[in-house]
Amino acid sequence: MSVEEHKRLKRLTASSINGYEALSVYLKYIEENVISSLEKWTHMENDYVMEALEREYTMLNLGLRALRINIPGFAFHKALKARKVLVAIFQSIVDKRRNERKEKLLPGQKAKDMMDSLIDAEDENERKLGDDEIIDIMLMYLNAGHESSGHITMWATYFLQGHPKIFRKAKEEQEEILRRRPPTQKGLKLEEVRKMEYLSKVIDETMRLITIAVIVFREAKSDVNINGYLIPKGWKALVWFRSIHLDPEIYPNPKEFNPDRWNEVHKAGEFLPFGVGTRLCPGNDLAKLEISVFLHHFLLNYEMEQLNPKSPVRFLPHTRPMDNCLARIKKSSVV
Ligand code: HEM
Repeated sequence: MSVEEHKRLKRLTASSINGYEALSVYLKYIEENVISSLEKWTHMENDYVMEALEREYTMLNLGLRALRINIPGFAFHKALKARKVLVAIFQSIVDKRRNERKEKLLPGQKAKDMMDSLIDAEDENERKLGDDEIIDIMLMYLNAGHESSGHITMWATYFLQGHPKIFRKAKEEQEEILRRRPPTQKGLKLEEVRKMEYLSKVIDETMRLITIAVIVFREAKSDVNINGYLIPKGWKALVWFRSIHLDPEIYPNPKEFNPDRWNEVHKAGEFLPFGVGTRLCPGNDLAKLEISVFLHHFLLNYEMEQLNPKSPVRFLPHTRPMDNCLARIKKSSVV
């Protein structure tokens, strides 16, 4: 994809998941999903549709990092098959949306979410995106967005549960939000999420310690000199974020989970969980919103009991407990 095409698609898609209006639209869906999922988990109920989708994403993801061997049994082959299943699911969603819009959307009415923006988008020659292009973009967004936020949510829950003092402090902040809420208000407001200062530090600390996006790749467009090292034009460079996030000179005692280290402001370049530059993650605000909403409800009403608390952790391709953090979610015993 050309640089120009990347810029155009990013502009088009990023606006539908950024800013007050867009995030307010998503907040309602996120909260409904969080509440119903937490409730289901306490009864050990599963959402089979979501689980089936999750299986396909996982296959796709594993194949992205595998050798391109398209023979049955190999990860790449399984990923291609998973992609076909996902494309079929997404095609039915795009069809449904196009039909709904025919019936409901009045001429000139503003687009609502990313799919609407993609359906409406036109280039300078008035060419619209085809279904295959829309599906490609949706798949890319879901792939980029679901595992990263899911892992950080899981780790934040894990750290909170393992640090009772931090848990209590974070819970008090959430209780304060409820106390200040007008009795008639139903559900979270974006203003409330923005007041979750301590929770935001918990999330930043989780993202620092876990650094879910381990690396990004770049190419030097010209000779670059960094601290006396020359990266010649055309060389591929690999940015290893963990070396920044676990640098003891920037973060003393870097392996300690300590949200209070965020009481100090850090310099530019010292915290890059969402990358940097033109490729900066467009889902950064949405991701923090999703994680905050989950932790709000978790802290207020639930506890997590790991089934294998001593499970070893593996660090590649992502930091995760070897048992995938098998746990029981229970209603909290102390109210
Ligand atoms: C905690 C959650 C997340 C983390 C840590 C994360 C991190 C990152 C990082 C490091 C990059 C690469 C930036 C670079 O190359 O410099 C990236 C790219 C991207 N992320 Fe995220 N992300 C998260 C959630 C999301 C969400 C929720 C979405 C969308 C719904 C999303 C969509 C994307 C997309 C589309 C790109 C590619 C951007 C481009 O190439 O211009 N991410 N993300």
